[in-house]
Amino acid sequence: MIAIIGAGKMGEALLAGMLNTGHDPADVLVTEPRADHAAELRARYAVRVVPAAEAARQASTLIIALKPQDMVALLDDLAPALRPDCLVVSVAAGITTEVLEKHLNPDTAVVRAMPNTPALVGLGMTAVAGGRHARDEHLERAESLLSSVGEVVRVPEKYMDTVTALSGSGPAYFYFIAETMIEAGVLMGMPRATAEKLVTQTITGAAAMLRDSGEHPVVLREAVSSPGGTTAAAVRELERHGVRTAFTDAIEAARDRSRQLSEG
Ligand SMILES: NC(=O)C1=CN([C@@H]2O[C@H](COP(=O)(O)OP(=O)(O)OC[C@H]3O[C@@H](n4cnc5c(N)ncnc54)[C@H](OP(=O)(O)O)[C@@H]3O)[C@@H](O)[C@H]2O)C=CC1
Ligand SMILES: O=C(O)[C@@H]1CCC=N1
Repeated sequence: MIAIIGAGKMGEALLAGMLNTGHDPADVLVTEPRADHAAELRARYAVRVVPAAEAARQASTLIIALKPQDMVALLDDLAPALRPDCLVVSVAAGITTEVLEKHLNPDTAVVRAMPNTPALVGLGMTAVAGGRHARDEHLERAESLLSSVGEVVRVPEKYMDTVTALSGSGPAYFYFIAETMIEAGVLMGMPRATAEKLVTQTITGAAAMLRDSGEHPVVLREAVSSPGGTTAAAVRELERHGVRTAFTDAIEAARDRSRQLSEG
């Protein structure tokens, strides 16, 4: 039995992605304290919504998707009810396996995972790192579960804050670019629906080429930049405004915020 505690944006994306890719709703328990959202989850996914202690008693794999700030209180509550063989998978940004282990029973196998919301459409990217008691079989169980909603990589835990900054928060950066490009089209007088269509398909096509061509992004960008043309003029403006530095600083800020979250 798999249980998901916290069906907010990320927990629900994982739930929906897992069910879309063939998990049986009868094998999934969800914990959601808000009655209206619990009713929505039952209606939308045909899953059982149960209290956290009940989920802990039944689950062999427990996925926790609460805000980092709420994690410690929940772990303290859950620990007495957990099955001894339960694997705990936390997707909370910044919360280290050391903190997870400290608030669970001695010897509990924990895996720290950082997924992203494209899990909802089966195109997620998740990195996982095991705690002190996570054996290969535990990491494989977590990887197998999360690979149902996209790609999974195993990384040393020291990279998890950078993972969070790159792929965890990453979808938001692309939505930010999309939003900015759409507004630019509207500013220039284009109907909003046309601008949305052009930008959405361009991002989708560019992403597919980056994934499928095996080429470095610089090579792909050079192929778009005709000599003396429009793209070179645009990229010069991006460089003049320090967009590269802004992105690097933004990603560093996300990494640093992830580190801070483990400090409570
Ligand atoms: N959003 C993202 O793209 C990603 C998020 N994450 C991580 O996922 C976690 C959740 O983030 P996100 O989904 O964005 O946040 P949300 O606020 O959308 O989700 C948190 C959920 O937890 C529920 N909750 C709070 N307390 C309890 C409890 N005691 N028992 C059960 N459920 C509870 C909340 O319910 P209610 O609303 O009723 O309070 C809410 O549905 C965070 O730790 C974040 O770092 C990781 C990767 C990507
Ligand atoms: O913004 C956040 O803190 C979470 C973690 C990664 C994506 N969303």
